[in-house]
Amino acid sequence: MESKNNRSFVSWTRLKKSFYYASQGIAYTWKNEQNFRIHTSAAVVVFVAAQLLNVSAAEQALLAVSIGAVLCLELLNTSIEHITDLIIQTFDERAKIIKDTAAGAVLVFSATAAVVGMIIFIPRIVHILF
Ligand SMILES: Nc1ncnc2c1ncn2[C@@H]1O[C@H](COP(=O)(O)OP(=O)(O)OP(=O)(O)O)[C@@H](O)[C@H]1O
Repeated sequence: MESKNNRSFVSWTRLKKSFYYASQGIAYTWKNEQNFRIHTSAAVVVFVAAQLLNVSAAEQALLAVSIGAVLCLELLNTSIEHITDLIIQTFDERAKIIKDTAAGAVLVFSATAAVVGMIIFIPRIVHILF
């Protein structure tokens, strides 16, 4: 087997493999986690709304970072759920704490992203309506 020290600086085969494995993790989460599907769909709606409402490039960048962070947290939460189930197969208060706090992290950042979205979109919507 190739030693890690002998590897070239950039191996396209390894790079392709790492993209493939990462996309499998994303596809698994999409198939199995309703919240991930909801957040991804919300991201598409936000992106389209940003184009229609002439949201500035800087604000779109802020929205992209907020949405990207929520989706990353969803993926990490899925990973934590699986690690927990692998290690703890019985009902255990510690498993509950691990899963609930990981879910709490997703919730806190989702709320933060929603606030960012409201700050950006509400004035524009109000301007159109009144
Ligand atoms: N082994 C366990 N011991 C104690 N409580 C657990 C255990 N596994 C899950 N729980 C509790 O049940 C809740 C739901 O757990 P579950 O693994 O079904 O995750 P979930 O939030 O339903 O995930 P999903 O998003 O996949 O539906 C957890 O947040 C936790 O409070």
